[in-house]
Amino acid sequence: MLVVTVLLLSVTVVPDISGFVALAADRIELADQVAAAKWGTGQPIDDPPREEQVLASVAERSVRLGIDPASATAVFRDQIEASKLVQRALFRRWHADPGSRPTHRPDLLTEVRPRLDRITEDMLEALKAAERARALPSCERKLTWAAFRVSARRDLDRPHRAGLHRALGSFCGAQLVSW
Ligand SMILES: O=C(O)C(=O)C[C@]1(C(=O)O)C=C[C@@H](O)C=C1
Repeated sequence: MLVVTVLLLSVTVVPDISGFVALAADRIELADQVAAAKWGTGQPIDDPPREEQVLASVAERSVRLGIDPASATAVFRDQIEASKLVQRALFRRWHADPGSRPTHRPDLLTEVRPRLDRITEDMLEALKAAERARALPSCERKLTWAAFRVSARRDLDRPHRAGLHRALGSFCGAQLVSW
């Protein structure tokens, strides 16, 4: 019975929703590289001018793609807050446990932000593809299931699961059920 239920649930996961969730998880995992780039440099986790730049570019691209810029901007505010949540958790971990600290410092400007920018482009395409699914009453259930599956498949730890949860907060325009 459980197997049948799981199979049925997996076929009802709209690919557009799971595609977006996979990209949100990619962004969450990339927060490790963002944090490693900043760790030990004195550069703060919060960078308000960069946030404004990301959101302005999202608004502009949304108009070009024909998706609602206000809704897309809200979704990306969530991505940024989620990234900061994970970065703060990692900084706390690295402070407490020197053995867990990163051994390599990637370059934020030339390595990490270009990767974030590529994910942003893909996420906007995924948002467009998911436009209809986002408006359906089934959105939250499918989103929750897709998030649960990606967390399990990638074996995300607590801070990254919390980050993913935060990242999906306004995808359906309502609160996501905890999993
Ligand atoms: O680019 C950075 O410095 C990041 O930390 C990433 C990011 C984002 O998620 O886009 C998150 C927090 C900062 O305030 C700015 C941007």
